[in-house]
Amino acid sequence: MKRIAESELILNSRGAVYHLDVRPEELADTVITVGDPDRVGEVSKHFDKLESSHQHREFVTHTGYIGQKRLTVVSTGIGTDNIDIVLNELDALVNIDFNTRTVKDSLTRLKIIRLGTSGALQAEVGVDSFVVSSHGLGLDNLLPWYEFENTTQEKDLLQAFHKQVQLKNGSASPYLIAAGESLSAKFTTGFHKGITVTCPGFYAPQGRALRGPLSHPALIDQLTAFREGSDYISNFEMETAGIYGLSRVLGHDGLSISTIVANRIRQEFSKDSGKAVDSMIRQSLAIIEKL
Ligand SMILES: O=P(O)(O)O[C@H]1O[C@H](CO)[C@@H](O)[C@H]1O
Ligand SMILES: O=c1cc[nH]c(=O)[nH]1
Repeated sequence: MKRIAESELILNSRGAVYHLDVRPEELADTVITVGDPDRVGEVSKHFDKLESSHQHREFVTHTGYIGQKRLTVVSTGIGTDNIDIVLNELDALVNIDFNTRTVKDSLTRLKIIRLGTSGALQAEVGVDSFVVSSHGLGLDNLLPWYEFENTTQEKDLLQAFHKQVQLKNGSASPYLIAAGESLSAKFTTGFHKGITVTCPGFYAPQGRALRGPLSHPALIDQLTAFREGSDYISNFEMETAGIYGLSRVLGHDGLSISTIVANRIRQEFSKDSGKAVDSMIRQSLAIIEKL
């Protein structure tokens, strides 16, 4: 079995993985990811018992229990460049033996569930509502750096996207990955379900013009109008497609749930996003603790 060198899998002085500063025994098999480091405590305050707590840079990790269910919650910060770091390090924690630096014979399939915030692209997906992402559609550039397989359904949906949404050459190489079906089936009542577009920025890549002129002024209209059978684009944010993509590459089950804080069609922003996010956390934890 090939030994992974010190420069490739970097461990710190306490034997913890480089960016997360977490050791294998400090991670649960069910992992909740959030963007905002302050949201980690907002999730773990619902734990019955907190077992460990670590922070390095923007990566805060709490592991504990709700009843018998062991859970980890980790912050990713903003963007899919951070998702590359977090997903690879979570995977290394369960699937690489840190003593021998070799891939384990028996691999662990993590459940990775994002609890994020997002902007809606449909008038009827209102602020303070929740969206479960049926697919992550990446306009960022992470997944093309990995080898991955698409299903026929994913290929057809991506082809429809290319036909309906005109992106200028060189701006993006869109990719599309479906949610883990077994996880997504548990989140139905009280959740919209639609395609989530993951963008490489918050302003121009999400059609926001403050002072910088937009190279794609029709982006929001085209994303909102997209239809392929019953599939439509409900929202956009900055992490989901990376999580779905790397979960596919590494053999984990990924799911992304978002609280809608902005509705870009109605041009509205939540009046109390903290309360709405807390409600998403409570509703989601009630399901996650039974997984
Ligand atoms: O609230 P989080 O989980 O960070 O998610 C959203 O908020 C950030 C932008 O404000 C991006 O990370 C976006 O994906
Ligand atoms: O509009 C929004 C709101 C939250 N997060 C985003 O990425 N975009």
